[in-house]
Amino acid sequence: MNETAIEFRDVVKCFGDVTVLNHLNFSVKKGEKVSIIGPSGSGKSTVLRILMTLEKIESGAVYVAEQPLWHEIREGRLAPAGERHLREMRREMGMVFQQFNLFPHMTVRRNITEAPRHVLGLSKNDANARAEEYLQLVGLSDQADKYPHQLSGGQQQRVAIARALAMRPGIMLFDEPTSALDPELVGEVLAVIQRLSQESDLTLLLVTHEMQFAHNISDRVCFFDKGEIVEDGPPEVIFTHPKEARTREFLKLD
Ligand SMILES: Nc1ncnc2c1ncn2[C@@H]1O[C@H](COP(=O)(O)OP(=O)(O)OP(=O)(O)O)[C@@H](O)[C@H]1O
Repeated sequence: MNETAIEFRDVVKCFGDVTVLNHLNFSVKKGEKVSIIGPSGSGKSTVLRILMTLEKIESGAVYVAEQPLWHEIREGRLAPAGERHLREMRREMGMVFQQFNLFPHMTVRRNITEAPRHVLGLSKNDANARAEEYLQLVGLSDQADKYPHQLSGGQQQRVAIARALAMRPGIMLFDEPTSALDPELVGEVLAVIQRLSQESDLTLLLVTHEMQFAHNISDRVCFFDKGEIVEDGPPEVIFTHPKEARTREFLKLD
C-alpha cells in the first residue's frame, strides 16, 4: 500500500476573497479508505470537486495516481493539461454526489451502460453484463428496466454508485452521499458503501457527516476546519481521544 492515489501539495483555493483551502497538504494511499469530516463550509466538498476538475486551484499541485492532474509532460516539459489529459485523469475516479444526478429519461440499465459504451467503447452486450454485475452489487438487479422517478431516493443513490463503479475507476469519491436522503433510506446506501470498503481494493475518499459510519469504514479520518487539516489519524483515535481542541469541540467530546 505504498503507492499514492491522491496528493494535494500546498494547494490554495479561493472563491473571491475567501480562502477555502489554505496551503493544504493531504494524501491518500492506494487502497486506503479515508473520511473527511468537519464543519459546514470548511472546504471538504471543494477537495473532491478539485479532484474531478470541477474547480481549479490558485496554486500548489494535485496528483492523482502519481500524475499531475492539471499538468502533463509534453515534449519533456511540464505544460498545462489539455482536455485529453484531464479526461484521462478523470477516468481514474468515480464520484457520487449528494444529489444522484441520474439521467431521468433513461432506464436504470441505460444510466449505467451509457458511459461504458460511449466513453470506454464497450459493446452493448458487454456494457449490459457490466450493468448487471454492479446492479447485483448494490442489490438492485430487479430494477434495471425502471426509470429513476420510479425508485426511492436510496435506490437512486445506489444506482448512482453502480454507475460510477461501472467505469471501473481506481478511486471512488463520495460527497455526503446520504445527506439528501430521508433518514429511513440512509442505511441501505451506507451498507453498500461499507460493503465496497470491505470487499474491494478501491481507494475511497468520503466526505460525510455520518460519524459512526466514518468510524466503521475508514482506515483514516481527517478533520478539516477552515481549509486546513486540523487532525488526521485512525478512527479509534480521532473519535475517542483526539489531540486537538478544535476536533474535541466539533465532536462534542468535552
Ligand atoms: N462556487 C462557489 N463560489 C463561491 N463560493 C463557494 C463556491 N463553492 C463553495 N464555496 C464556498 O467555499 C467554502 C467551502 O465550501 P465546501 O462546499 O467545500 O464546504 P464543505 O466543508 O463541503 O461544507 P458542507 O459540509 O456544508 O457541504 C464555503 O464557504 C462555500 O460557501
